[in-house]
Amino acid sequence: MDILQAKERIVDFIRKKCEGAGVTGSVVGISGGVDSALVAHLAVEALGAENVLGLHLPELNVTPPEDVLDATEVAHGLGIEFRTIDIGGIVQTYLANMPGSDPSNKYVNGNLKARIRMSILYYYANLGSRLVAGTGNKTEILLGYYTKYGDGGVDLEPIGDLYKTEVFQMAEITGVSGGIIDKSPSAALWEDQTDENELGHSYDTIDNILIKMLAGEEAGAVALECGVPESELDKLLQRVDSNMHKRMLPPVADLADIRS
Ligand SMILES: Nc1ncnc2c1ncn2[C@@H]1O[C@H](COP(=O)(O)OP(=O)(O)OC[C@H]2O[C@@H]([n+]3cccc(C(=O)O)c3)[C@H](O)[C@@H]2O)[C@@H](O)[C@H]1O
Ligand SMILES: Nc1ncnc2c1ncn2[C@@H]1O[C@H](COP(=O)(O)OP(=O)(O)OP(=O)(O)O)[C@@H](O)[C@H]1O
Ligand SMILES: [Mg+2]
Repeated sequence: MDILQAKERIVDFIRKKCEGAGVTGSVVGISGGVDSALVAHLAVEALGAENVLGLHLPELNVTPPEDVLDATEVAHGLGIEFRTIDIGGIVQTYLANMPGSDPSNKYVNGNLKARIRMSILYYYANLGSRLVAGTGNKTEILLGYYTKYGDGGVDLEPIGDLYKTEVFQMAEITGVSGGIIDKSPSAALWEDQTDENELGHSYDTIDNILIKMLAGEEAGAVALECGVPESELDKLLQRVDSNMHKRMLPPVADLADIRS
């Protein structure tokens, strides 16, 4: 992959999608991680700093303090309009008003937080006639490693065809700070969560596996080449399969044959 050429293609994509939708602006959730930092940079190149709104949506006591600093630095470095909104009170209000909710279930509450963030991004998209720029990369999209209608609920996915390892490469040539590039990728939905712990492998290994499998290589050979047991490779492929529903529109019950 020629990363420079890919970058030009993505910048052009963002500009054209906004033009096509008749809007000048975009809103990006800036977490302090590398995916959103890269998308914010690319959106500024495409639309101009004055047309990008960055929202940092931390949850007090869960979001690492360095993420708040990093997100703020991204926005200030780019000179974009920026707001920080603590979602802690909103999460608590949801839990307090949902009978049977379980404040100790980090998985369910993590997905709720991702969907709260999505609804805030859309609030500001509606308010200012902007598109919500997603930050999903090809690795996450293939694995379904995102919350359906949470961080997956967006208007466009500029870096959706870049593997995570390519995201790092593009971030380096785009001016994303080294501190952000060097951090362990994390959804930060609960304390000490990291992507690589949850997925069970490094992104280097995962991308290597996905690239070889998509190229049609045989599973046994891929497992050997990537140094993982075949059972682990099966688990990753199982993720790809079982999350297929996230990559499609909801199925519609077909009534065509009974309509007169
Ligand atoms: N076959 C099927 N057809 C249609 N819909 C189906 C379905 N199977 C499940 N579903 C629906 O999907 C739901 C499960 O999907 P979902 O709610 O997304 O939840 P799920 O995929 O179980 O969890 C999200 C995963 O993404 C990770 N994540 C989330 C957010 C951000 C990041 C990050 O990297 O920043 C990572 C998170 O840590 C967790 O591992 C089910 O409750 C059900 O409603
Ligand atoms: N605290 C937050 N404030 C604003 N947006 C957030 C926050 N947490 C998550 N998001 C949104 O959800 C997206 C998905 O998170 P994800 O962790 O995959 O990406 P990232 O944080 O940008 O990069 P990394 O994978 O390196 O942590 C983010 O890119 C961002 O758009
Ligand atoms: Mg993150």
